[in-house]
Amino acid sequence: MDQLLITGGNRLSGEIPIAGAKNAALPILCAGLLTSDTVALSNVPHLQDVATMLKLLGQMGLAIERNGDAITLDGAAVDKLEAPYEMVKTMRAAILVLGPLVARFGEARVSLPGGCAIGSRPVDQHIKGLQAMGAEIAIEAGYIHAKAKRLRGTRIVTDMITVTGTENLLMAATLADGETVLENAAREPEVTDLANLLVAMGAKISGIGTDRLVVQGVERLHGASHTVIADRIETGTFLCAAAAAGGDVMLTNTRSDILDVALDKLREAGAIITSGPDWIRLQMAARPRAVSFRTTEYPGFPTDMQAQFMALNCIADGASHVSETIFENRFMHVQELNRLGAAITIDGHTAIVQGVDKLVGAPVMATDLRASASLVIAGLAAEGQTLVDRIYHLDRGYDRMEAKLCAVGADIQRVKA
Ligand SMILES: CC(=O)N[C@H]1[C@@H](OP(=O)(O)OP(=O)(O)OC[C@H]2O[C@@H](n3ccc(=O)[nH]c3=O)[C@H](O)[C@@H]2O)O[C@H](CO)[C@@H](O)[C@@H]1O
Ligand SMILES: C=C(OP(=O)(O)O)C(=O)O
Repeated sequence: MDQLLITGGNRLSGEIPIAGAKNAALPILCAGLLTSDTVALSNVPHLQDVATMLKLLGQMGLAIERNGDAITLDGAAVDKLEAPYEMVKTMRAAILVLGPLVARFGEARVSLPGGCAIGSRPVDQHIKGLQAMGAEIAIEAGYIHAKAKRLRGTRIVTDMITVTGTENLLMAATLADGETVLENAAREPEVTDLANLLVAMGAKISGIGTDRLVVQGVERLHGASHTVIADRIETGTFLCAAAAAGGDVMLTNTRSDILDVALDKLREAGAIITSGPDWIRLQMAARPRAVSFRTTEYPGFPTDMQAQFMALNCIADGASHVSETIFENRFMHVQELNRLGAAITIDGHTAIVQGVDKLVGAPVMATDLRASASLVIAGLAAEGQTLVDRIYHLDRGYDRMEAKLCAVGADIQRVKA
């Protein structure tokens, strides 16, 4: 099993190219199931989750051609309408095949994802929405069986804002009979990116970017070309790394307008941030100041950046309060950060971080994707060596993170356990 051996203390300086967004690429790949034509994608990141999704879609009969960051999908021969447990357990986003399969083929058999390290993460809203559209759904032996001759448009109000729930129902609604209104829809940029591809495929969607999506179902969707949006979480992660380690980095092929709150927090922490249409530069010369925040849905502070900012707060001047409102158990990194000398206590959904003068390297274990990223950031700022175990979590969502960091001066080696 791969591990990362980080020797801390180096400042970061130079350019880091940002990849396409994992959380946009995954639903967008599933949209390939909605048509028998060709969907041509560019800026698709090289991630373990993307490889898992391509394997699953390939098993279903989707023809896939990959050439670097470009992927072409052809849905003419899709005939296996199933996502088995072996796939879904390694990548929850596999649930995103449910909506497209029922909408185009009238049937799907998808394993229930179950819980994961950050929370119980049910998919009841995906099911509730499809049922409201007329699908008959049975849960048997851990699988969701969904059937519908043709989905029909209706008004759906989800109990809470759900990102993949909105994406699943949006994809389903494109081929439904009549009008579907999705109230309380997620406004994440990745939902917007998916919606833009669907429109390019012939879907009729209004309200894109708002919490009320209105879809007029069409008989069929056609092929289209699309470039996946930049990964705002990868962007934010590297900005936190440079803010924690100190330095001057230029992130390219990214956008600042989808990361406003996180950029404001970095400024509050003392970073100088400038940006252009496709780049963000961060300069950090002093010890960071502690910043408090509360995670919320977009455009609020992203839960997927909580752990990385927590790492920054560990070495900051002052104390901070970090409240997690999206997932009930997203503090698994706290005990590991404390192993490096951080002073964090947890009170319910809030972590109280007392900044310390320095962290000292130690062996630590990654528990989920962003927890892994926070341990890398802490390791870069720590004195001595930090060995991060179980980095398969990291590889799910970052494309060669250690290579990108080494290119700007970090000392990180990928080693075998
Ligand atoms: C592949 C992808 O895009 N993953 C992102 C997506 O996950 P994901 O789409 O799984 O997260 P959701 O937005 O659905 O979850 C938000 C909250 O709603 C709850 N919930 C959700 C659906 C449901 O049917 N029932 C229910 O109770 C969840 O348990 C959670 O507490 O959004 C999360 C919140 O921004 C991000 O952290 C993930 O990186
Ligand atoms: C929680 C995340 O992803 P997923 O929903 O795929 O588990 C994430 O990207 O931080």
